[in-house]
Amino acid sequence: MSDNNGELQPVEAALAALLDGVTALPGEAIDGDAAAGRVLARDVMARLDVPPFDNSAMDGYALDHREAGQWLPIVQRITAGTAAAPLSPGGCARIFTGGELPAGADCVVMQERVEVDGDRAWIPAAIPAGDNLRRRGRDVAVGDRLLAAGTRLDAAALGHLAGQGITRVEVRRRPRIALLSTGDEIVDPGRPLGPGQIYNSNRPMLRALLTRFGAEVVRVETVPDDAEGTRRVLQEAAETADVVVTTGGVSVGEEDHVKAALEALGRLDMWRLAIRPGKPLALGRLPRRAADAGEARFVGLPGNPVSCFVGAWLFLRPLIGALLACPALAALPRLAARADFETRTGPRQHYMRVSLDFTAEDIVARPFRDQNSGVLSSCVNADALAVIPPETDIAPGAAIDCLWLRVD
Ligand SMILES: Nc1nc2c(c(=O)[nH]1)N[C@H]1C(S)=C(S)[C@@H](COP(=O)(O)OP(=O)(O)OC[C@H]3O[C@@H](n4cnc5c(N)ncnc54)[C@H](O)[C@@H]3O)O[C@H]1N2
Ligand code: MOO
Repeated sequence: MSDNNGELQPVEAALAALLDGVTALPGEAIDGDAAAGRVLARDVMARLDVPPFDNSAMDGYALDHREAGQWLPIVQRITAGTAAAPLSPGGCARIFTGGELPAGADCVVMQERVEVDGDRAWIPAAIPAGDNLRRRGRDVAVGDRLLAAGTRLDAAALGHLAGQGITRVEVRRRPRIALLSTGDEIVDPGRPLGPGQIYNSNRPMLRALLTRFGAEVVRVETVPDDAEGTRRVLQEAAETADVVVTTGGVSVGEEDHVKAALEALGRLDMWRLAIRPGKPLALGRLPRRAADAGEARFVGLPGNPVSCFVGAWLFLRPLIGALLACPALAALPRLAARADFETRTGPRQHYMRVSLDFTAEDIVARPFRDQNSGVLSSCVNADALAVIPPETDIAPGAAIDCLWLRVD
């Protein structure tokens, strides 16, 4: 296949055009229980010390370390969840993990090191002050920034919120996506296939990716292969969606109506990128009908399933990241690997689907055997996209740059 058909735009310029002027979506208050995967709209400040009091890290005996090295009377028993009384001088307290350290004690000796005889305990000598304690505020102190705006709420962050007794959080509204499939040959799974038809594999794949990136698919539709129908569906989708995503119909065929519809209704910012797969990818904007209602962003993915997969990672994920003001979604983590293959690129930057072997010495990238943009097998369980710049020869063993796909 020839790429000799005019100037192709580099991926960086396309991404800059797509993100230009994107502002963060408004915040909304939701229950902490429902906040997994959502992105904080503002900083959360700590209102409690965690832990809220000095407590024991072990089951054992609490004492003043200066009293160590002798038999001490056991004068108190402190379980987790009860208040500790001040320690009588010269005594020690039986204490359990999480139990509040009594005033007058400054260390805990674990029970394995203590000999007990009735109501007294032998404490070994030379116990340092502070031993086996968890000091108040060690994890979080009142006034600390507990979690920063833009944090995606993972398991530990949800635990952190609950540790403060917080039940409501302000998160960004999820980006609303309209996912439109073009192509008369496309049939929804569950229906019989006619001659020349194929099932719609892009829709469930993209829906899963978009959900994983933190967006919400609010509309799915199959667009007929005609100019008028394409315009109507695109305009309707733009009224409710933040981002309108289409698949197929952006190339140069006579039945490819998406680009023309975009140009008629709004603005085409970029078309024809120096990437493989995904060359005919189209980026733009679709103004809403009402004068002050703003515009939806438009991402037209080529129909080939691998072009959709790669395009979603390269463009939809950062766009969603910008709408959520979430830095972790803005760029994929990169890692350096060693190619176990050879290849030569043309004018387009190649995004090869690879699995990665983490050996003791380095990371080895193994490409799926068939890198054609129609071969979706190449994406199943891909660990990374190996980025091979344009006009580059790669020999086995060469250092290559990979985009890591095993991210939230
Ligand atoms: N003369 C040229 N032909 C093509 C060029 C070119 O430069 N000159 N570019 C090729 C490249 S590269 C790509 S990528 C494709 C993209 O074309 P479209 O975006 O217009 O996509 P379609 O033609 O509608 O579909 C391409 C392919 O993908 C299948 N498809 C479409 N939708 C789905 C779906 N939802 N699920 C599964 N498969 C889907 C469709 O049946 C086609 O086989 O254009 C090349 N042609
Ligand atoms: O640009 Mo296309 O290589 O078939 O996705």
